[in-house]
Amino acid sequence: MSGVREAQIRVSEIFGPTIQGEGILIGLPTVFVRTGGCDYRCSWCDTLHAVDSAYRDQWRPMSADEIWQDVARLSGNKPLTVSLSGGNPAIQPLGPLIERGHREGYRFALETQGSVAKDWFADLDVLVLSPKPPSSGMETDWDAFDACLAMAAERPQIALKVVVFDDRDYAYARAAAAGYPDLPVYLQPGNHTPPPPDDDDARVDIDGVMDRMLWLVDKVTEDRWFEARVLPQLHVLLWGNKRGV
Ligand SMILES: C[S@@+](CC[C@H](N)C(=O)[O-])C[C@H]1O[C@@H](n2cnc3c(N)ncnc32)[C@H](O)[C@@H]1O
Ligand SMILES: Nc1nc2[nH]cc(C(=O)O)c2c(=O)[nH]1
Ligand code: SF4
Ligand SMILES: [Mg+2]
Repeated sequence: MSGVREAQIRVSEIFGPTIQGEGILIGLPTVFVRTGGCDYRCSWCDTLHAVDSAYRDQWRPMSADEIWQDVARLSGNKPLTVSLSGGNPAIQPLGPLIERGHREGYRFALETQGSVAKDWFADLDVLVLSPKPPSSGMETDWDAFDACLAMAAERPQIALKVVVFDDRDYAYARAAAAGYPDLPVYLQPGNHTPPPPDDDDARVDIDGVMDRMLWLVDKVTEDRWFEARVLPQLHVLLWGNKRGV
């Protein structure tokens, strides 16, 4: 290492191995690195403990090297896919961590809403872009989203994942998918019972989420939207709103 101090990364939690519960990598064993802080504040965010600055005393500034030690220990030094999530991990300096892990044979997948583009997106193995539908209360900046795609260039595998709560969200997902016909699209039924940030054991209305999942399946089949993949949050089915799984 040179004497230059590496930029610190704000970390909310590091956990695993568990399985990736969502989208294109569903079912794949993974270690999560969840960063703290987000430029959005979705009405139904299920990870407010990594978003709300009231919880920033639980976030720890760590160097890429310190994070790497945790990932290596949790994975028993056996290479796997590391999932970078948050908060918005795109607002953190994650390039050196990705570089370090790649040297050891690990892969990296990033989940972001597509509001902030970074040049290190091109170093990822998988980029999951999850633009936020109307029910979130957020407005999508499609120029910023396009900048994320441009940064990723041809390198990582890219997927679109849209959370759907209602008909307006579904229409948004259809329009987003139509705008990016080359991206595989994943639809995820919204969890209307996300945990309050200090109660990660709060009950989930699984029946309600499953009803929304069935409604979504009906929508895509009735519309003959045969490119869409409809998937639940598998970790929520297995462990409810529990944190660190
Ligand atoms: C917590 S976010 C963190 C990464 C990034 N900020 C983002 O939103 O993509 C990870 C994923 O969880 C999804 N998500 C958050 N709250 C949810 C909820 N209540 N129901 C279903 N999915 C949710 C987000 O849309 C995103 O796809
Ligand atoms: N198992 C598991 N899968 C996930 N997929 C996305 C998650 C997230 O919170 O970003 C998540 C999570 O927290 N746990
Ligand atoms: S963008 Fe992601 S982390 Fe940020 S508030 Fe929305 S769902 Fe939560
Ligand atoms: Mg989550």
